[in-house]
Amino acid sequence: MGNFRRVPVGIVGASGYGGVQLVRLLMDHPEVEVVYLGGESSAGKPFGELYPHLAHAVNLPVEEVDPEIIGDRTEVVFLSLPNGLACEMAPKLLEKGCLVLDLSADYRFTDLTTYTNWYNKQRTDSATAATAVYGLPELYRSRIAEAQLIGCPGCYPTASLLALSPLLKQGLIIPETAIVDAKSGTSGGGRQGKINLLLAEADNSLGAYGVTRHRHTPEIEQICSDLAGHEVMIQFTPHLIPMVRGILATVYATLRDPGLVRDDLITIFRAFYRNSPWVRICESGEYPQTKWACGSNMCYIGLEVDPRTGRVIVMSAIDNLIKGQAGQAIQCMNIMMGWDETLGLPKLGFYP
Ligand SMILES: NC(=O)C1=CN([C@@H]2O[C@H](COP(=O)(O)OP(=O)(O)OC[C@H]3O[C@@H](n4cnc5c(N)ncnc54)[C@H](OP(=O)(O)O)[C@@H]3O)[C@@H](O)[C@H]2O)C=CC1
Ligand SMILES: CC(=O)N[C@@H](CCC(=O)OP(=O)(O)O)C(=O)O
Repeated sequence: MGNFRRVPVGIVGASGYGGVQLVRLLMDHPEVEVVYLGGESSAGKPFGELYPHLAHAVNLPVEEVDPEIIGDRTEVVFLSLPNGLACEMAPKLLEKGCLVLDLSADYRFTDLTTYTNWYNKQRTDSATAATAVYGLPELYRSRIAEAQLIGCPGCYPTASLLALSPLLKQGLIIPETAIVDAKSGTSGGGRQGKINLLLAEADNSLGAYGVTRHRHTPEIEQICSDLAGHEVMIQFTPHLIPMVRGILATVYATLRDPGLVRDDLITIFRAFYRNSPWVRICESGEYPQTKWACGSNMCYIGLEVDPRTGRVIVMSAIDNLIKGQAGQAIQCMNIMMGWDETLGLPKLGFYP
């Protein structure tokens, strides 16, 4: 007793959806102390004014963002900002010795030309970007443990890749036949108002968007190519669904061996994720629902084989704001710090 010291952490973009999840979860994390919250339009306000239900637990102001000051006060920094801002701040924070977890797309790509083509931003930090590790612990746990900079995955890629990885890694499917059909709640679009996310627009409606050109396509393809050992193209179609939280990704692909049955694949998926506490494989024929995952860091996976078409169908459900964003970043921090991967993360969803 007496020597225990909590690690000082900062959250930049604390007023946004990802930021408030980080605040909520990190306030209860046994090893860290939240010492800095940053924002832009909210700077200067007490955090409890933005989120009154948290005022009794969070007695911090939102401050202006100055990497020099953040670097002096913290050891771990979460950047939960719109795309294109983290790459301006991370090099300075890393220089100051911080561990940096970026929730945007800035450090997800090994090839910055791909980033520039899809995100329309030129980069001057290629040396820094080359040190970043893709923060999907179920695939890159040992590399995350050694990293100083993490590019946390997007929400759709998290759900999609957890469904596809065992199939690609074991060579069970013809990669080019893979189709990802995914649905997201409106919180996936963030808190900074967009007309299509208003209740009056999104309610009673279900539609696809970004068909053939959503920016998560190259991210999913990058990791699929890594797993398959060659360049892979994936068909990805996202949909906006009238609910607030959650993503369901349904993946279809042709099996190389049409003799495989569902139980074979369940055994393979269970073995693949045997050391992954945040993935649960449904065993007795249930198909996962987003409400099972909402509020937790869990990804639920169910699967089926269609003997008529020779296709496997994998369903993957997550909470986009937790396993798809803030929870995954905390899971990565736990690994980087050598702590138990489950520390401070919710195992059980809100519902019912
Ligand atoms: N929502 C989701 O499901 C997921 C989102 N992501 C990614 O995570 C990141 C954050 O997303 P999300 O939480 O939804 O976003 P929000 O729109 O909800 O929040 C954005 C935050 O960024 C802050 N901000 C914006 N511009 C600046 C600036 N120039 N300087 C400092 N702070 C700034 C805002 O501060 P203020 O309010 O003070 O202006 C706000 O706190 C994004 O890159 C997103 O793509 C990743 C996975 C899932
Ligand atoms: C419903 C909705 O709008 N979803 C967002 C998901 C974006 C996201 O969170 O991903 P990044 O981290 O890569 O920005 C979208 O499709 O753009």
